[in-house]
Amino acid sequence: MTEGNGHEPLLRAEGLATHYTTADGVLDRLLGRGETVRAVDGVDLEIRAGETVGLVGESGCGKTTLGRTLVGLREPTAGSVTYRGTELTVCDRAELRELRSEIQYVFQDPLASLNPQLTVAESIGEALSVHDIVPADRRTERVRELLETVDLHAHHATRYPHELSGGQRQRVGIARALAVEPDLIVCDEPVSALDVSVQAEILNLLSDLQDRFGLAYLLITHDLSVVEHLADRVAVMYLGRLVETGTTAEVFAEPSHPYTEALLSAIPEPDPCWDGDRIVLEGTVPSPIDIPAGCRFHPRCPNVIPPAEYDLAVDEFRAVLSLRTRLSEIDADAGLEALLPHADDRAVAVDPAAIRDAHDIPRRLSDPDADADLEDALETVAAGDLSSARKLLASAFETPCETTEPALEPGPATHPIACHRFDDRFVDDTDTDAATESVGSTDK
Ligand SMILES: Nc1ncnc2c1ncn2[C@@H]1O[C@H](COP(=O)(O)OP(=O)(O)OP(=O)(O)O)[C@@H](O)[C@H]1O
Repeated sequence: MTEGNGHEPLLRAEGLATHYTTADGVLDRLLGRGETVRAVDGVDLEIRAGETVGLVGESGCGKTTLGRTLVGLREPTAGSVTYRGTELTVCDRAELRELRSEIQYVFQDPLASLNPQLTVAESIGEALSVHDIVPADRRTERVRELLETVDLHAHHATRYPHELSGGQRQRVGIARALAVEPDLIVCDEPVSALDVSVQAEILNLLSDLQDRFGLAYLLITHDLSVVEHLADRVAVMYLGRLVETGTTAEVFAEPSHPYTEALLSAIPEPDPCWDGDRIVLEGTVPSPIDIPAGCRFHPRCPNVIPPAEYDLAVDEFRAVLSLRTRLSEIDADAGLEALLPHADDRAVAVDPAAIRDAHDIPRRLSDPDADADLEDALETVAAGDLSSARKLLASAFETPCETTEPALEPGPATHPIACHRFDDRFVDDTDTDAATESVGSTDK
């Protein structure tokens, strides 16, 4: 995310990757057992002083892992994090401790993040003493000031977390973060565990604190409407990578990546001016253990690019690709009925027509050559030879989106996106115009 006003960023991540292993214990790890979970898988991101960057994406896209890696709570597998010009990944412990006080983390669930054995004053006081922020004899006074700063009263100082409401606990979490006078706070779903009635209060508090102390925020959320109101810039994350970045105004006015478009279309109370349809994505985010080749989003993308050799509408190709995905998922022993998702369909024979109907594939594709290739594959399926059918479909219906991974580059609306639809190596000019029109049609 390097667009903007040219100031040196407060924090910069380059090529950042954080992988987990599913190996259970040291022995498994030594023996190389277990699989690699590529939760964050090559992220470039900048956060400047005093700004709010909204990090959005569905559950499981890697937002929390990225946030925790940026503040040093997790060690990156690759890449670097630079804070005010100092690379955190090569700092020694003492330097890290110092720098960490400048970057704080506010957790989603304040009850889980506060020590239940400590009173509010002890929790905040602990943060003050760990980083030696104020002399011991001034701590009580400083705790009281911090409580006032987050709109709590002095009498809250003696309470334990379980004696507070969710909103009050989150205020304590914020006071703890503020105690060390940070420049940047990573707020990880700061209001999603709270009642709707208190969400706005906490968001307003965050906004006031930013004005007062010049704080920068990385605001992690799955809620686009929060980002629309609070963020200066947005980074959209999908399966470990950023797929679109830009100012909030740019991204909301001209979402260019089909994933962003789908997320924006799902905002519960869209702007009255919104004239786009709701885009419902198929399935959920795939496992970061088995990341799809090429564009990671292609198995769910409503605008996936059809093979150049056919003249297919995107909806037709989308349906064929979904059948391909379904075929690759079903177990050979599951029986062909597994291809017919609705129980009602299962009364009929599993023939090519029934498979087409069950997957919303037209009885005849608009391109006769494509239709003949599909029919061959469907007859092979109906004959029970799933392995050959998979191969036939994979070779006849390969999309450029599965062969090459798109880079995050300026798109049609000039802010960066990672999508082949605007790359003339993958689509001809007429397709690009059509793609741009289709994106523009959901603009607000
Ligand atoms: N400690 C861990 N070990 C193995 N896998 C993990 C671990 N923590 C997270 N993951 C996996 O990494 C991926 C990214 O998780 P992460 O929590 O960063 O995503 P997220 O976008 O923040 O999702 P959510 O909003 O649900 O928290 C997920 O598939 C998750 O299951």
